[in-house]
Amino acid sequence: MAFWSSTSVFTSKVPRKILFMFTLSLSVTYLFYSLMSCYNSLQFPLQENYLYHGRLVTEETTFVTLREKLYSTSSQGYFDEELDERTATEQTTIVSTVKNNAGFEGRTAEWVRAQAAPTNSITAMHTAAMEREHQEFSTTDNELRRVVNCTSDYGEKKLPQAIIIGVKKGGTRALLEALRVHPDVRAVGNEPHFFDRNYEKGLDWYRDLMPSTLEGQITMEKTPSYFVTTNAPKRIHSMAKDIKLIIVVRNPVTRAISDYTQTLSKKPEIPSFEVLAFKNRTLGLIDASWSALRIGIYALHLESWMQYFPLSQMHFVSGERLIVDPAGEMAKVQDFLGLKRIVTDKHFYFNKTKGFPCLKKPEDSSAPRCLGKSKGRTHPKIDPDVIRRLHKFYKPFNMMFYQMTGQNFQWELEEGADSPSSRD
Ligand SMILES: Nc1ncnc2c1ncn2[C@@H]1O[C@H](COP(=O)(O)OS(=O)(=O)O)[C@@H](OP(=O)(O)O)[C@H]1O
Repeated sequence: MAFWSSTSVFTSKVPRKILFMFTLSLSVTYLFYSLMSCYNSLQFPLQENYLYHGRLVTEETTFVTLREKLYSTSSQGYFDEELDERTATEQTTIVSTVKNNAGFEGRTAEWVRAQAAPTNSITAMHTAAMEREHQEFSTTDNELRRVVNCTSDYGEKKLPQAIIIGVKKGGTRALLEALRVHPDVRAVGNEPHFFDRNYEKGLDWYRDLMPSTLEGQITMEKTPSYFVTTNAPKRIHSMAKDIKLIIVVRNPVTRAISDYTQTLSKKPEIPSFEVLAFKNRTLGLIDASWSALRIGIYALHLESWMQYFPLSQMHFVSGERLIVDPAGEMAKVQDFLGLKRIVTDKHFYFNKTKGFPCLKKPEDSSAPRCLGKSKGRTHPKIDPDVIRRLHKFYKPFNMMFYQMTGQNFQWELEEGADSPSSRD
């Protein structure tokens, strides 16, 4: 009663107009907060519903945005470049490859066989270093699952229809990241190493690593060590005869130095490139059994693939052109994969600090991004005489490779030039 009576005293004393304004402002404030809380509680479910039902939306732009959102979480860890840096466990030996290559340049093969003779202590030391590196940078099941678990459940997991099989240090990461910008490409970020290290785990394990795809999307992966793995062609063929294979190749001399630079960054105590490259430097005997050099004998490795796959199922990307003209190389790759040419020069810009082309808008981000610091490393300066000898060593193999692929990569023109390998 007292309250009501005091209220009536209050109302009688305060002008009606002010009271009205006061009540109105209170109502407006109340209305505003009600709407805000309602909006906040609706906002998340609205987006969820939108994403969920989004597949029915036909507008191209909306669908692309939607797909980006759907998969935006699936790429965590992709740029953890350290996970990608692992040494190939090439099971190939030159001798066994040469044995299988009945018709292939007997003379040069013999020569390589002679080069690939017994290991000396340096090679053994190097092998041990490589082995350690292998262990440190192997993708563990947990790492792979961490990436895959982030993958959305939309669509269906499929075995890859296209694989980037090589070559190590060729530019495989740059290619995969550019391809992943394409809305019809979905790729696993880490290297699964299924056909070389994890084959016994079975195809279901492999499929489970893949991201889910919607109809019309291509599933891809990249593991550069497949190119030099003896069993890989047969194993991949038994999985899918019609698979498309992409090989990024680079001047084998520069590739070898890049490979060495990577090992050196982990194991600064390893001998110099010049020491590892020779069995006997005075005699000029090159150690072709050193994996950094062996990987670059592309013609020998390609032979094994050609026993299982026609050339029409293989596409060779020039690692050099991928740097100077990424859009040009991407156009050819998209054609090969039967994709619309969506990744074009609009997607790249040249980053002066990095010294490489970078993506304006990578798959999992709207911000421009370059590859990590382990891509595009500064190479140590190598004795020009050693570089010259290596060019000479690779020349016949390169010629053979050009013949086999029907493409001239013009690595001989780089001979004597100030190749990127000598930048410092
Ligand atoms: N856009 C862009 N950004 C950075 N780096 C680029 C790019 N395009 C090609 N490259 C070259 O890729 C080389 C690394 O090759 P890979 O990705 O195949 O290496 S790995 O085998 O996966 O470790 C890497 O070799 P290094 O320069 O020796 O580090 C680069 O020369």
